[in-house]
Parts: sequence; structure tokens; C-alpha cells
Amino acid sequence: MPLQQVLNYDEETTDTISDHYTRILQDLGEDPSRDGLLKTPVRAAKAMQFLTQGYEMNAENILRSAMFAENYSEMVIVKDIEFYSLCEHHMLPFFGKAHVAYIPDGYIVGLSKIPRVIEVFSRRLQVQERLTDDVLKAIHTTLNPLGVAVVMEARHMCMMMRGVQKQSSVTTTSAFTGAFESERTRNEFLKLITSNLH
Ligand SMILES: Nc1nc2c(ncn2[C@@H]2O[C@H](COP(=O)(O)OP(=O)(O)OP(=O)(O)O)[C@@H](O)[C@H]2O)c(=O)[nH]1
Ligand SMILES: [Zn+2]
Repeated sequence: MPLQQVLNYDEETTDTISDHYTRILQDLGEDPSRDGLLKTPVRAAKAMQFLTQGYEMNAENILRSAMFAENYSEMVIVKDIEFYSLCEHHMLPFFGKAHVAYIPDGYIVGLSKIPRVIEVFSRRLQVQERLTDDVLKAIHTTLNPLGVAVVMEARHMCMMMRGVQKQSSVTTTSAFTGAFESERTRNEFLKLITSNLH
């Protein structure tokens, strides 16, 4: 299922989460009955369901829906794909850019499906390392290419707004399979994602 701008929110789930948010507001010392907060529990409940809709999505189905037999066997790179996720420790956002490459082995995939796979795994509670690995494995096992490479760069709000409070640190994670395990291929990919060629 693709990322939905407007989810079909299940009423019962929204009500339950909303009730929890009402209590959280009270526990934070707020007055949930004041004008500005009247709809906040429902809004927050819907926002959290939106941000975790990846649990309902299936990466394999998305990729299989647009796989085409093709003899192209050079590196295909989709870079600068923005993503937003939630860290599973604090449920605060981490966000940044993903760069994905693969070398086809008989099949190419519709380009938009790569950002869609990133949505599947980023719209959940995550850590950046697992997110990187989830994207890698989904593409590798479904498309069966000669190799897959994933690099993700992100800023973590839990390190910026609270805790250690470092505003400019960026975390980079990477994972590689197949041909990208060779230094030459990996370096070519890294060179291409850091170039300004558009
Ligand atoms: N490896 C990894 N760590 C993350 C990620 N997102 C958040 N964290 C870290 O998860 C750790 C949780 O550590 P704890 O000591 O249990 O939590 P805490 O007391 O809130 O830690 P501080 O953030 O240092 O105040 C922190 O070091 C966070 O920076 C991620 O995607 N990957
Ligand atoms: Zn965190």
C-alpha cells in the first residue's frame, strides 16, 4: 500500500489513542478542555498513526508491482531521497536523506518504488541502522540484483532538542550487498552520491 496523504483512520483506534493523549496532557499539567487543546488529542492520535503507517505497508509487493525484464547492468542510483522517521527510544523525529543504488541482474524496478520502500520502513519506530538494513534487504531479496547500496544521513531531534543538545551532528549509516562489497564499486557509488552532478 502506498503512503497515503489522508489515512482511513480506524475510528476505534483513533479514539483509544486520543484518550491516552488527553491523559498525557493532564499529566503534563495542561488543561485539555481549554479551547486550543480541544481537538489536540484526536489530531495527535491521527498524526502518530500517519507517522507509523509503514507497519501496514509491504515493501515486496511495492517492488514486485513494477519490476521489468531489462538487460541493463550498470549502476542505478537514486540519491537525495528525503525521509522522516521516529526514533524508537524517544519517539522523536529523525530525518534526512537516503541514497540508494543497485546493479540490475535481468530486472529493473520502477524508480519511484525505491522512495516508496524507504517510506515503508521509515514510517515506523526505528533506529537508523535498522532502517538502513531494512531498505537494503527488501531490495536485495525481492529484486535479486548484482548488488545493493544504501547510505542514510540524518539528524536526530532527540540529540538536538533534548539530551546532549548537539544541533549540527549528522549520523551516517551505510549497508552494502553483492558487487558493492568490492571497494572499487563501492567507491564509485560513494563518489557519485557526493558529486553535485544533476
Ligand atoms: N544507534 C542509534 N541510537 C539512537 C538512534 N536514535 C536515538 N538513539 C540513541 O539512543 C540512545 C538511548 O540511550 P539512553 O541512555 O537509554 O537514553 P537517554 O537517557 O534519553 O540518553 P540521552 O539521549 O544521551 O540523554 C541515545 O544515545 C540516543 O542518542 C538511532 O537511530 N541509532
Ligand atoms: Zn531518540
